[in-house]
Amino acid sequence: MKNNLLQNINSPSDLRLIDEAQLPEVARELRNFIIDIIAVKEGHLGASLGVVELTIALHYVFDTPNDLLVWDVGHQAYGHKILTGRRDDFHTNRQLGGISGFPKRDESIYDTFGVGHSSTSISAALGMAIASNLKGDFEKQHIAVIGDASIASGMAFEGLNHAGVTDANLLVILNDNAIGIDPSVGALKKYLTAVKEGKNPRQNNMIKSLNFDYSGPIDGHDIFAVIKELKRLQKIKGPKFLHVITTKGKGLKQAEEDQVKYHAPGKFDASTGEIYIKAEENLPPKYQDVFGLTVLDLARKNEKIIGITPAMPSGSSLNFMMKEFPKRAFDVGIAEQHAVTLAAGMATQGMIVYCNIYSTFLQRAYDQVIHDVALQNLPVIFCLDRAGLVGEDGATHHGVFDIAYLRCIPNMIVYAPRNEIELQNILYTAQLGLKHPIAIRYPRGRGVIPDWQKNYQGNYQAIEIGKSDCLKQGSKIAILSNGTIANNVTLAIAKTKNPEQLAHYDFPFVKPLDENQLHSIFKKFKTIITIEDGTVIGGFGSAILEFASTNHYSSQITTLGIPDEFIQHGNVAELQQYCKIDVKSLEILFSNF
Ligand SMILES: Cc1ncc(C[n+]2csc(CCOP(=O)(O)OP(=O)(O)O)c2C)c(N)n1
Ligand SMILES: CC(=O)[C@@H](O)[C@H](O)COP(=O)(O)O
Ligand SMILES: [Mg+2]
Repeated sequence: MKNNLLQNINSPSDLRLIDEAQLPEVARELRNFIIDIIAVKEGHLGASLGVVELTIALHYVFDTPNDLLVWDVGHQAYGHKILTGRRDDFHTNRQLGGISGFPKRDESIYDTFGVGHSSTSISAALGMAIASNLKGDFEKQHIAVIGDASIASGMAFEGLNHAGVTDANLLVILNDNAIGIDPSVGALKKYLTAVKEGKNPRQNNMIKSLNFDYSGPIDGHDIFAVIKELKRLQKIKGPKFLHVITTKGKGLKQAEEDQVKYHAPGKFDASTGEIYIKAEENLPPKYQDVFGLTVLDLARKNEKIIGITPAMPSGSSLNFMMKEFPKRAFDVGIAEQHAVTLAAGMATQGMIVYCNIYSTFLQRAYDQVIHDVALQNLPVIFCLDRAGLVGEDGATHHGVFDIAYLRCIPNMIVYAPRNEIELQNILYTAQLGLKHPIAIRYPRGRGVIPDWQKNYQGNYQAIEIGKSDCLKQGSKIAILSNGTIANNVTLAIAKTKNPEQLAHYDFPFVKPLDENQLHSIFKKFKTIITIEDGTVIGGFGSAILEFASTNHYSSQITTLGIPDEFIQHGNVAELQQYCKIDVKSLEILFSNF
């Protein structure tokens, strides 16, 4: 019968009542439950399918939530959510008002640590383990589950390095499926492959040399083997490391065969696994593809151009350049800090480096941006994809802080294109020889020009640094926008009753600001509205307020953007509405001034 066992599991204590021999059936039901819902509601599929047996085994053996289980990244935690009381809510996953796609402390006591960004689990679990020791609890277990791509990141190494000299009751489980979102890269991946294939002499085990009790590799889909090993490790004190081999997408043939596509496949047919192909004709391009195709084209003409991505070749579309110029385009793994300083090193040697990092992930390399790039005024070209509200990934992934955190850094140029043409033109301009580093921020998803490829691609025009544009003249109110949110402003103005009163200026440069334009705006308008797809505090609007204050202008300024709170998950339209920067809210605001 369908979900015969799963429907009675409302918490791990229910799971623990089930006879071990029946656990493969629980795994089958859990896997099908995930597939059925993700096929319709979308989400991260492959990673969760790969850890079904491991998830069941962990909750079966350990006394969760008293024992503390930390998932790294958390995109693989769907099974964990379903077994820990969220089965009936799982259909709301990643939707507005629904459960989060990642573990979240205020969602469940079983979510011991909020995640979304990778490689934090070892440090967090170690912190918990040390705290337990200090509180005199020497029995509690602390478990970090981390993937092979995430463990190659600097932060994970920092955690291992510390844990190895403690007596903390920590179990690190390496879920090794040899892939991140794209295939894993680097020397550590080669080492892990050698260990799996038995080619690495056991005495050379690098984890053992860090003072961990190492076991494995074991088959992570053999639930009885995993349970047996976890029970053994449960009795051992101190830092332990279990190497588990799994297959990403396990149980859905297509997901096993095309693991990159099925990381987050969108809607698909649950019975056949076929992804529903959306009709792509006449749609504007994705901004990531405008980046990928433009950089490729520029690289063909300029051999100094280099591309760098930390672990997001498909997501950033740097994979176009990686395919044609494998020696000049690098996936460095989940290593944002390294990516930035690597770019800086290359820039000292005259290379023109496009360092593409999702806005949210650049947060991790803030010191490198300041200390290694800006302080030395190296003209690295930061391409910040997924800037602004990203939608269903939610609070951990919105790229809303970058304007504020970059604008305050001396030497930085901060730019946000309004559309595809501006994006390709600034990418072109950047390789003409800038004297400063530049951050180019653009959003997730598609642009606004369906015939971009036919009519504009490759027709480059240099952009004057610091220049703004008047998109529309008006008599009473000046609206100043930064980036693609300009398109909402244009639509909203067209819908108001009083469009002739509304002037619209596009300020793609948050830094340097077009001060000449600002002086004439402030002299003409008593009412000014700024709008951006970033935090109101410290962002573009703040820059305009500072300008007004410094120059003693008294116009009334309203700043619109992301408010002073973490924005949850939902689709972008819903979240823009929540932040009152959607077309309808703007129309109402403009009409009421
Ligand atoms: C700091 C950071 N950089 C990049 C990402 C994007 N990202 C999410 S999952 C993932 C791959 C993780 O691979 P792995 O650790 O092997 O886990 P698996 O997907 O195989 O379960 C990446 C690069 C992230 N979440 N955090
Ligand atoms: C889990 C994670 O961090 C990534 O999978 C992220 O969800 C990718 O986002 P995009 O879908 O915007 O590439
Ligand atoms: Mg992996």
